[in-house]
Amino acid sequence: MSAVSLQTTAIPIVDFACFGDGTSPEATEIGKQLVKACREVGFAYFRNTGIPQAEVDCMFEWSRRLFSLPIEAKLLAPHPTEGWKHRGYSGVGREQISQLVSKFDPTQVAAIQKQTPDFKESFDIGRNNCPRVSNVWLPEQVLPGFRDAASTFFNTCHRFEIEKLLPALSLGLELPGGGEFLGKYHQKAECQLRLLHYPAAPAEIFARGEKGRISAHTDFATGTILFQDDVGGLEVECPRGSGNFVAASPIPGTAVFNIGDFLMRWSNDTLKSTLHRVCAPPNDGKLGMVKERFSIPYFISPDRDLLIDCLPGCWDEDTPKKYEPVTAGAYVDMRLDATY
Ligand SMILES: O=C(O)CCC(=O)C(=O)O
Ligand SMILES: [Fe+2]
Repeated sequence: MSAVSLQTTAIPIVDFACFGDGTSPEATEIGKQLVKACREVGFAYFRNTGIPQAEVDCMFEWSRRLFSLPIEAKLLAPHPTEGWKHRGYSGVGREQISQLVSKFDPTQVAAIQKQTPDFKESFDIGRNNCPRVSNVWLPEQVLPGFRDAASTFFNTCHRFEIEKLLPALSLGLELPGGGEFLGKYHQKAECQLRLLHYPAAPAEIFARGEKGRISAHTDFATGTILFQDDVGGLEVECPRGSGNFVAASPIPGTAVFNIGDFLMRWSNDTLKSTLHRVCAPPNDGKLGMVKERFSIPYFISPDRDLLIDCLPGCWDEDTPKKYEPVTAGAYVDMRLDATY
């Protein structure tokens, strides 16, 4: 494992303050900055998204309350056994995200899942009234108000995705239709909001490699917006392919964004899906215990049934299409089944 540099400057900051309704030259400029970050690093910090900080803080507070419940209460909303139905509560060690080198074949997945378990618990939420997969909620009296708060936060993230993020990416990539191109493929909010809790633990079990927080992986779909608390531990491979990881340290008032494998494929590998991992935060070892950490990723997925071919402008005679068209559903299911 290479040394981790503490610099955060390798990950650019994109400021959405002047994005407005996406029609101004400033909005196009923001899109260009975003696409540059996604081509070069695959990660960016976002500032001034318009997502109220109070709403983010409130969601962290709900997360804290949820994970403090006794395990019997949390298990009243169990994650279904099917790997692709990402809803409800998963206990420590249940999921193992792995970066699989070649194909997603079951033998390889099983072998990797036997390795160091990810030391975390999670609660997954999707849009309400989804005909394909329903939310798995706790009985309302166990944590009154949680459903409403989580559903509202899901909708807030989706609004930012549709009104700013996807228009900015579309503008930056100069896709046909101005800022509207990518949004048309994300109308159904097939996304996933995940509350994550990494419990406190003795530093030595991390040092001995018995446990990890999240091992190095890439995300599957279009991209991820991640809210993190102030503990730290998220690291991003930079430069890509170097094996060197830099800390994506918490910057107050920002969210971290990264491109997923599906958008990398869709863009003919123009935008980069970059390895990242969560380690024990720096400096904590001295105290004997690694602090608990909370984070909230919002995973953006395209509408499942649309056939997706290489994005316009990402291929030509000199740079042919590398991949066959595929539906987002088929691609994402294959990846989700491999992690659970
Ligand atoms: O908790 C974090 O900071 C990162 C989580 C992550 O990478 C994931 O859930 O895919
Ligand atoms: Fe991730």
